[in-house]
Amino acid sequence: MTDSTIIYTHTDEAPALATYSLLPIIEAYASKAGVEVETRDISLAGRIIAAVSDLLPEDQRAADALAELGELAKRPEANIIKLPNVSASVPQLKAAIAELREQGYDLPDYPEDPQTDEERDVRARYDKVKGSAVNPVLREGNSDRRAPASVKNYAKGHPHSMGAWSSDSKTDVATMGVDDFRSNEKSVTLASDDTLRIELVGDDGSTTVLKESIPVLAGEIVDATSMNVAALREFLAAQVAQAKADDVLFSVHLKATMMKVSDPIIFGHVVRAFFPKTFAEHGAALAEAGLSPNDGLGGILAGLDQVANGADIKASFEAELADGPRLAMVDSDKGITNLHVPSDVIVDASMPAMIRTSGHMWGPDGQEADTLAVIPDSSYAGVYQVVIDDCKAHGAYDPSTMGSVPNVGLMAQKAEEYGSHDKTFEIPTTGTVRVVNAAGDVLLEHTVAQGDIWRACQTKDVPVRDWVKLAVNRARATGDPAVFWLDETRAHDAQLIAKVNEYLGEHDTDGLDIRIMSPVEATKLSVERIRQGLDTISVTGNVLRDYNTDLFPILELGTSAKMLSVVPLINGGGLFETGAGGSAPKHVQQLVKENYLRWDSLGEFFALVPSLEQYATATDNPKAQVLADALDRATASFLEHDRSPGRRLGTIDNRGSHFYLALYWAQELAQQTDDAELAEVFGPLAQKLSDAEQTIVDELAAVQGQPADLGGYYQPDPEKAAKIMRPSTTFNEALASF
Ligand SMILES: NC(=O)C1=CN([C@@H]2O[C@H](COP(=O)(O)OP(=O)(O)OC[C@H]3O[C@@H](n4cnc5c(N)ncnc54)[C@H](OP(=O)(O)O)[C@@H]3O)[C@@H](O)[C@H]2O)C=CC1
Ligand SMILES: O=C(O)CCC(=O)C(=O)O
Ligand SMILES: [Mg+2]
Repeated sequence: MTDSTIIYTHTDEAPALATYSLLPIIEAYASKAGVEVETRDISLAGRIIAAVSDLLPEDQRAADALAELGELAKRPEANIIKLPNVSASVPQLKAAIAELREQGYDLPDYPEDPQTDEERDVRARYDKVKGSAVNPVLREGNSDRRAPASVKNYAKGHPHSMGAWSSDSKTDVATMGVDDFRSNEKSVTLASDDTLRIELVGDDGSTTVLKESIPVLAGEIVDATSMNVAALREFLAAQVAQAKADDVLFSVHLKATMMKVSDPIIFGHVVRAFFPKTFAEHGAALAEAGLSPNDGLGGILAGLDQVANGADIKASFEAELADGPRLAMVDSDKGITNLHVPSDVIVDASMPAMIRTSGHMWGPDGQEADTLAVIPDSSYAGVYQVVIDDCKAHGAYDPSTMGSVPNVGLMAQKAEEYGSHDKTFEIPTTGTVRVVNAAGDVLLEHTVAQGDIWRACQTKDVPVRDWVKLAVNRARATGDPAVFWLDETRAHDAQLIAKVNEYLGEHDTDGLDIRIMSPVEATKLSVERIRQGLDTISVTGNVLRDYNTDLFPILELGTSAKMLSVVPLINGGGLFETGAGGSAPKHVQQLVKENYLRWDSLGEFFALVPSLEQYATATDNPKAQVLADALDRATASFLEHDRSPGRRLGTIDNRGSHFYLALYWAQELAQQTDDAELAEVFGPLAQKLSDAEQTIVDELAAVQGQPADLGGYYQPDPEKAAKIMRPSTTFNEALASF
């Protein structure tokens, strides 16, 4: 590997499968231009193995590729293509460990209730792999996510179907508004470098240090807040009753992956609230058996066989299911509910999918229905309520005319605590949590009760300054209004607004329309402009970056897969994310069932263009630039000819779409006149692929319809996966002989 090598990440689920087909094409083409591409395994399975590598036999060990890339991301030569990866919930982590053990890896079990030092060590290592453990490490820059013009135009010309909205829809969002993270937030900006400590002073006089030492820098914003669990429980019980009274589906939308400490706890409270009698009667037995509602109903039901009166408990769950409101379903055929797995329904993707489908989710009867979408914390729930109200008032959006809401998101250096959560605690005893500096001054404090969820959060100054610059640049490049989604009545946002105002002063903003509005007002403005076909840049903090880059693309383009998602790294170099969505587990199920992969790799294509451009500049290699330019034009042809995978058997899938990209890319390289050598090399390949088009498409289509055995879910057998993902002998031979 040289300094400039392009690193293509090997991740999980659908994008990992797509990589088996796409990467050989990229490698073959890149090699002709002297472009080096290497992979690094940052999949969940790979990270688990790396985390306990020293405990494994020699031949099973693996280096920590994520740590390596984390270091690389801080260097100006970084050129990383980052595909979506699983941010694992506890059930996923356990499943991945079990699978690896079955494959012969000598891994320790996930210690449920660690007792010895050894178990505590293993648990700590596994917990580091849990949740959003990859993105915050690599995201050493802020985020620029938008629909490329070609994609937006394609969507306008080929509008995806949108479920109609009616003004009498009963769909709504329910949120707390009081006693939650938003309303309890306190925030300070540090005047100088310092070291903070978090301590809990119990009403019984005890002092527990929750976090010993947090180094902070001058200009850093530190917040703390808490969720009052008694209020949460009351709220949840009321929503269950409300959904029943209104005869709508009950659904909860959290981010148990990214908010890996707080949200599984909240999820557990939702499960308890839906089954109050069962937990009152059998809660102790379930806890005794290690069956936690935080891991979802699915895990509890699966574990009841091992519980003494398991059959009674199961009957109790069933009775309350029948008695309560209809529960929204993840898979009604298989009986998987919204409460089965904490990572099945993730708010960023689940809310827009609901809004795209008439405000409906799937009910137990397999039919769509209105739903009460419960989003307990009120920080951002209002955004969805505005969109829902707008759809009720004006009907569904029209993808053929609607404007766009691109995003400039603050995320560098784990801004706003994205994914780290080493400062979130479930409070063990009633008292006061204090954030104290080195001099002993109390900077922030909250009165808390046992079971409350308290969290602190950091936002460094350098990322904020860079984010403001990025926003101004995007506003200048597009001429569109740029709106900072910040609420002056919220503690953290008020601190951020002061900085935004200060740093805007560093730029020429003459003639630009830059505003600061609360998330609710910003949403109102953005959707009003959307209906007029106008674009509005959303400049947001980290959580809204996540939410908005699914919400608007899913409404505008039908999916967030087609987004350009660039992270200009603060120290130079680039992280090129592929699309704005996740790893699409449903797509893997479809592949296993019928050997059809509907994953769209447009995000990968879009990421590769700027990555090659950066390589060209960094290595002074004009051939890499030719490759990039040709790929850019090939992607336009790809869209024009509608070569994205269809949803169903019989159309081309991910593999067919890769063939067409290879064809168009080779044709563009053959036709270009900037580099005669490349034109000569790619001419015959373009001819060969073009001549064999029908044969290759037929060979690819021939495998559809049969089950496919990947030899593993979290770690497929590489040979099996490659075979499944590259079933066209003609295409493989064309690439091999090239
Ligand atoms: N950057 C990252 O690393 C991210 C990782 N994740 C992780 O991804 C996993 C799944 O998350 P989930 O909330 O279900 O969100 P996903 O975005 O993975 O999936 C939701 C739906 O989006 C559609 N979709 C997403 N990407 C594509 C694509 N490239 N081509 C076609 N359709 C696509 C699919 O819709 P349809 O079924 O209609 O085809 C899919 O079912 C989780 O483990 C989560 O932690 C999530 C977000 C970002
Ligand atoms: O890191 C994660 O867990 C999810 C990331 C995500 O959803 C996003 O970046 O849009
Ligand atoms: Mg997201």
